[in-house]
Amino acid sequence: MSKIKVIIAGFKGRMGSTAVNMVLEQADFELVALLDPFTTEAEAFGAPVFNVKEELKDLSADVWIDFTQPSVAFENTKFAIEHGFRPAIGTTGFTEEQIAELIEISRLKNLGGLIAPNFALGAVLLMQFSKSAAKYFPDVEIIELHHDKKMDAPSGTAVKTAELISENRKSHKQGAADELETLAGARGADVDGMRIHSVRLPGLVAHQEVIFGSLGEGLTLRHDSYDRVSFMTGVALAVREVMKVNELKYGLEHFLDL
Ligand SMILES: NC(=O)C1=CN([C@@H]2O[C@H](COP(=O)(O)OP(=O)(O)OC[C@H]3O[C@@H](n4cnc5c(N)ncnc54)[C@H](OP(=O)(O)O)[C@@H]3O)[C@@H](O)[C@H]2O)C=CC1
Ligand SMILES: O=C(O)C1=N[C@H](C(=O)O)C[C@H](O)C1
Repeated sequence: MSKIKVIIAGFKGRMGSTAVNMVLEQADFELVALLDPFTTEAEAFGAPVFNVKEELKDLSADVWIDFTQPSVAFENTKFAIEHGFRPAIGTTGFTEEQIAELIEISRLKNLGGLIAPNFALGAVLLMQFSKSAAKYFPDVEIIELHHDKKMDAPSGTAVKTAELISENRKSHKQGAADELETLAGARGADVDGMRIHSVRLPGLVAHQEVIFGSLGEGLTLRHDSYDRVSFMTGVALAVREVMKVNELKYGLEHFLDL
């Protein structure tokens, strides 16, 4: 059986470097190219290094893993699809409109792919459990906690969690009707009346609590990524699964039996 040929964009970053190790460990994957804007080496980990995505256009490869930054992820994903590389995108910060546009392009190209705001299986379960709980606990706040180098807020996971909760929760204002915020931002971001709070501190990796409150009871769901290897089971699964579908999916749950 031929190996799945993988490109990694952002290979020098915290996630990209962890993904390089994961790809090298899989017997059925082959690392065929690496992308980083400032690297001067021609080769790393046995694969050629490129500085701009356009240099990859004629490469023979199957999957484009992307852990770069929000400002470039949309153009990278579009480029990957247009050149026949199935995207497995971990980079966050996409707007709803961008995701819809990318799905449309993937359908036109008949090419599978995935944008997953979180590849940790526990985080995907947390999101699904939160969606279920919202049927009975419509008052909810999300607290996401990350390392202090994170560029986007709220996290992609918190946005996706809110989207899934919204499927089972009617939009409504939470808290006192005459609530007064005496310090701007104290109540966090407002998504259909539910609140998202973003914590950034050194020492953290990636964590999220979803807190539900009801009459005389509360329910707290929490997931912790203590190490970036926590995301790699999901990335490996995604690389294999994007080979079997014909359009871009949003969320790793599409490839799990939940
Ligand atoms: N889906 C998931 O499960 C997870 C997603 N993430 C997301 O992944 C992304 C990356 O996170 P993290 O690894 O911590 O960030 P880092 O800043 O550590 O890594 C990003 C890397 O991308 C490089 N880069 C920037 N622009 C380009 C470009 N145009 N082409 C190729 N490489 C580029 C950066 O280079 P330089 O520093 O030189 O600019 C840097 O090395 C974030 O959006 C984060 O939210 C993170 C963890 C899990
Ligand atoms: O930047 C990170 O670190 C992470 N980003 C993703 C997000 O924005 O949700 C996934 C995970 O939370 C780690």
